[in-house]
Amino acid sequence: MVEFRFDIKPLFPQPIIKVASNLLPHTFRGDRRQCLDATSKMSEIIDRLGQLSAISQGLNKPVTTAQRLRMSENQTIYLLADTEAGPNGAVIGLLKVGTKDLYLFDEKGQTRKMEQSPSILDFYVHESRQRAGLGKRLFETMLNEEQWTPLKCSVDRPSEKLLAFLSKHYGLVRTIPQANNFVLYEGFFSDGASQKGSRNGHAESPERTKNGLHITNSPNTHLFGATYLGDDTTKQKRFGRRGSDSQQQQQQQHQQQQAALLQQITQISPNGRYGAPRPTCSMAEIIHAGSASSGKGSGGGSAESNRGNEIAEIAAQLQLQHLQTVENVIEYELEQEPEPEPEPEPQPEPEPEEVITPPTPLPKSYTPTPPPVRSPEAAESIIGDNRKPPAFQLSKQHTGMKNRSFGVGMAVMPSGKMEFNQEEREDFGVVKINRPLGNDIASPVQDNTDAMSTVSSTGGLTDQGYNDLKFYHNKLW
Ligand SMILES: CC(=O)SCCNC(=O)CCNC(=O)[C@H](O)C(C)(C)COP(=O)(O)OP(=O)(O)OC[C@H]1O[C@@H](n2cnc3c(N)ncnc32)[C@H](O)[C@@H]1OP(=O)(O)O
Repeated sequence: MVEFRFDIKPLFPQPIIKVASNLLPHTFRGDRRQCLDATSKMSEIIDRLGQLSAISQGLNKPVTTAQRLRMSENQTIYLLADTEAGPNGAVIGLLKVGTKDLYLFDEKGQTRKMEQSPSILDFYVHESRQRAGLGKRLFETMLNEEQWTPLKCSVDRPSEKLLAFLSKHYGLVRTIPQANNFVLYEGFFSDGASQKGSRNGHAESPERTKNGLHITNSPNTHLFGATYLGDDTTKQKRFGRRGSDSQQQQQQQHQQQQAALLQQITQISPNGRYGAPRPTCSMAEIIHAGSASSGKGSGGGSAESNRGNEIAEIAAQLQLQHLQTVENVIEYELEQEPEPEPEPEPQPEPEPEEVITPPTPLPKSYTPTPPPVRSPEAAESIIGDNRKPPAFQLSKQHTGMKNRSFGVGMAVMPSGKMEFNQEEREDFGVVKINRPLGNDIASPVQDNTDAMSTVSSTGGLTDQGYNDLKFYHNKLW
């Protein structure tokens, strides 16, 4: 049983009360202050019961909250209490119902738009009181109040327990398969739906256009396109001239119209039982930039919009997979392909005595492109003994393999007067060049400069070339 810190009895003058969007019991009478107090307590009750219901059904988010009820226009919550339990009484059951505009398949598989169709949205009896007839009592009260019949109710993703409940108490067994998560039973579309189903609910005949196209904003339309139902005259014509050119033309015309009409289909934002609790796909959210989020958190919902959301998620996942594949291919190619020879670039001011020989291809050891990934051992061979190799395996993020720039590599082309040296540690990335010869440090071991700036002046070229120096010095590489 669900007990509260406050006395629930004033809120429950009778065991079952009805609460609408004003968050007050339908029996409530009081002044403004009492009204605020009652609203706050009722919110707490609804939130607690909604949470327990979600836990009981294995949902990661409650379908029923006070906030949702407050925002809804056509939802009602029935609450069952045991005012005798404990000092403050206890609330033991919740049933949320509402009317929804749904696109549903009938027994023949045709889509029907059901406006203001009665729906069972959330149903919960506390575990300690289940299978004692309380659920039936709550349900019956609701049917009476709403003037609904069980057969005309759609049920939003019913649990096994609820299916058993409906089977046992109302003989509802044979369902009509749907593309969404609502369950309906055979007889749902039978005559008199508008009278017997609900005060408001009524079945509409499938929408037709002049051309016999059955097109709705429905799940099967989203999935399979508009259905051509045809009309009698069209059928006669079609069967009379089977295989003729005019028939083909007619079909083409229909296809064009179908495509044009499909473009007019609008998506409704996702909400409802399936819209709310499901974990979101981050890619879908990024791609749709919040357009899908508009419906989140609202209590109502239509199933076809959820279908649209699922399709969007699948598309997003495919897109993500595609991007990953492309990235892998690029990575693979970078690793596999031989180092491209750099385009020779003119030296800005060549030294007279210096012999620069572009466009002759450069020796491999001078290739300004760093190796893709450097192992700590390789790094150790370049730096002195007192240097620590990078503590981690360098990834392309550090080596900048994706941003290779050959032109810049030429700037560190060795020449007779060019060397890299650094006597003391300077700011990261600062490299002194053209230091007069003979001023070099005797041993790299004595040098405390940053890792790669210690290449000795005696050539300084490791088998890795100067490139190592370059890209270790500048993180941007
Ligand atoms: C749209 C939705 O809300 S879907 C979610 C439905 N809610 C849940 O699954 C939450 C957990 N379940 C419950 O809260 C309750 O079991 C309810 C609301 C479904 C039914 O309330 P109860 O007070 O148990 O119903 P009541 O006592 O009137 O009827 C009992 C019948 O319900 C069905 N039922 C109830 N509990 C169970 C159960 N644990 N396992 C199988 N069937 C069950 C059975 O048909 C049972 O008849 P039986 O005992 O002869 O087998």
